[in-house]
Amino acid sequence: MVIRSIAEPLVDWIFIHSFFKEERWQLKRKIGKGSFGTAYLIYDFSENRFYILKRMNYHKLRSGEARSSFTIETQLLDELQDGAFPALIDQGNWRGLPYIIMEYKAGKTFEELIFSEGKVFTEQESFLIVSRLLTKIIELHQRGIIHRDLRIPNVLTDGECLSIIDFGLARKVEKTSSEKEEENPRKPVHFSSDLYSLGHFLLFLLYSSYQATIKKERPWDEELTLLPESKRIIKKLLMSDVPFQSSSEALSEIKKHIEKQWE
Ligand SMILES: Nc1ncnc2c1ncn2[C@@H]1O[C@H](COP(=O)(O)OP(=O)(O)OP(=O)(O)O)[C@@H](O)[C@H]1O
Repeated sequence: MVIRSIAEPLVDWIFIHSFFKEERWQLKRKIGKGSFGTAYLIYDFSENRFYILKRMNYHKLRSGEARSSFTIETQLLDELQDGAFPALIDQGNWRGLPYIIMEYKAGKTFEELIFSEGKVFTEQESFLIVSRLLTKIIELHQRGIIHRDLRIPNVLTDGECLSIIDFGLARKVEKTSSEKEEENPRKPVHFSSDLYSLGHFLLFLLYSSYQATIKKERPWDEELTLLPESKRIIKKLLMSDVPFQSSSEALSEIKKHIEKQWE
C-alpha cells in the first residue's frame, strides 16, 4: 500500500514529463483518476483539437481484470462510429503501460449540471433527455454492447447533443436481448442493467427540482410529485414492476408518454 502510494504519483510524474516530450500531444491537465486508469485532457497543435488520453494505472499492470477492461474499452470505442460515443484516435504502450487516446466530448456532465450548477430539470425535460439517451443505448444494445455504467458523471451534454463516455465497465454479449432477459433480469452483464441504471439516471434529473418539506426520508414515489404514467415507467426501469423486455420497448413507451402528456 505504501509502495503504491509512492509509485503511482512517481509513474504519473515520469509519464507527464516524458510522454508529452516525445509525442505531438501537449498535456493540458489531469482530469481524473479511476480505479483502473488515469485520464488527461490533451491538445494536438497540428490539428488544433482536444483529446482525452487514458492510461492504465501502474498498480493495475498485473491485473487481468484491468487489462481486459482496457482492451474491451479500446475495441468498443474503435467499433462505435456514432457521434454520441468518443471515437478511438490512437492506442499504444508507454513503457509497458497501455494507453488510449479518444475524442474529447465537449460539454458538462449531468453530475456537474445538477450538483455544481444547480440546474433543475422538469418532468417533461427529464423524460425527453432519457428518451434521447435511449436511442443511443438501443444502438449499443443492437451491437450486443452493455455499457454497465450509465450514471450522471458518464453522460455529457453541450446543450444540444448528448454523449455517453467511460466504457471501462462495458461488455459485449453474444446472445440476443430477449434470450438474455429470460435468464436472469437482475444480473449486471445484461441489457436490463442499463435500463435499471437509466431509471436511476432519470431519478437524479427529477430530484433536481425536489425540495424536502419534511425531514424524514421517504421512497422516491412518495417524495416526487409525478404523473402516474411517469411513475409506472420508472418502476419498470427499476424492475420494481414487470421490467421492459428491451431498450426499444422502453423507448416506445416513453415516447408514447411524452406525446400524450406534452405534445
Ligand atoms: N471522451 C471524453 N470527453 C470528455 N471528457 C471525458 C471523456 N472521457 C472521460 N472524460 C472525463 O474525464 C474524467 C475521468 O474519466 P474516466 O473515464 O477516467 O472516469 P473516472 O470516473 O475518473 O474513473 P472510472 O473509470 O473509475 O469511472 C471524468 O471527469 C470524465 O468526465
